[in-house]
Amino acid sequence: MSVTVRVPAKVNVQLAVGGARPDGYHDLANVFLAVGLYDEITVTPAGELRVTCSGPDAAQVPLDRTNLAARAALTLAGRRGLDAAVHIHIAKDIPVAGGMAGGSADGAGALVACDRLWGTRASREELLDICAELGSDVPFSLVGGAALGTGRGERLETLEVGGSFHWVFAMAGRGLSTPAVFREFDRLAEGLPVPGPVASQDLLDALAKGDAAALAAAVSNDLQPAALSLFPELAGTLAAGRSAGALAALVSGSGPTTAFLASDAAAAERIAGSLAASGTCRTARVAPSPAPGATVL
Ligand SMILES: C[C@@](CO)(OP(=O)(O)O)[C@H](O)COP(=O)(O)OP(=O)(O)OC[C@H]1O[C@@H](n2ccc(N)nc2=O)[C@H](O)[C@@H]1O
Ligand SMILES: Nc1ncnc2c1ncn2[C@@H]1O[C@H](COP(=O)(O)OP(=O)(O)O)[C@@H](O)[C@H]1O
Repeated sequence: MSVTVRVPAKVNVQLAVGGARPDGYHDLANVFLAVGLYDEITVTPAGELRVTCSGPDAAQVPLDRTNLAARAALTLAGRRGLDAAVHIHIAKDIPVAGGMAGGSADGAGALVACDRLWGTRASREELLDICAELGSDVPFSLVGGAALGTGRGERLETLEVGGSFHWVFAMAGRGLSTPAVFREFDRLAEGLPVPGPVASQDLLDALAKGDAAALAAAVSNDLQPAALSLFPELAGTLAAGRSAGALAALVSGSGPTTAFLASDAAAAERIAGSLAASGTCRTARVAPSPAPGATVL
């Protein structure tokens, strides 16, 4: 018997970053939107814990116990006194180290899959608690849709979304490390006042109305200058998407994936074609939003 769970990627339509905290994290106002690019995680009983991965970026995924999917299985098994003897297979379509929470998706997916396989019937609260232990982005991968994340991004408040938004994502030729981007944010902010992070009301209203033009006017990412500082070529990708007709162009989370908001599905296809032909990215993919969270198939 196997259990397969499908989990979406995310884009941060607002990422407001406060000053560094004593624990090394940053307080955020993090407006997550789940998008229709998915990893699928399959768990099957096995003699011992084993992780395999397929997909174009599979070679960059660690297959040892540092893999977030393995950590999720070990954490749930540890809480229940079980042996985490499962084969976890990750069919990976979310770019690795791309700022789209692919590892977090795999952690949330493996947790839900093991809970179903082992019949542990953890409550939603316990699942969210384990997710927060695994990483700041993991709770959102579980819930999907749209949510405001506060604290280090793990405390979620569900947001209303009044329509579909059409996105194009340009994948870069290499990844960026999330801690390195936060460190660069701190370096760039040195000596300057860093205001407390606050969600934009205009942005929340645009999401609730399903108004793409209003959303485009309100998107922001405080990590973007840091990502561009570490990966200057991304400026060329952003410019290529804007000149192809994107309503908004921004770095997704800590990057280096860049995100482009389109007026409709046909415009998204055109922008993806222009970006792919521009030579400024590895590939370009379209994805609708919002997308559902971790779902057992
Ligand atoms: C930036 C964001 C935006 O959604 O996503 P990505 O771009 O990585 O996908 C997240 O905040 C990433 O969340 P996640 O990838 O789960 O990070 P974690 O494992 O919790 O933390 C990794 C490291 O990032 C830094 N970090 C993370 C979250 C936060 N609020 N403040 C931080 O300073 C810390 O250096 C931490 O040690
Ligand atoms: N299941 C996983 N899939 C991808 N990366 C993982 C996974 N588990 C751990 N990692 C590690 O997490 C790092 C960040 O990966 P990822 O979650 O894809 O990016 P991001 O944090 O930018 O959204 C990777 O470089 C890799 O070393």
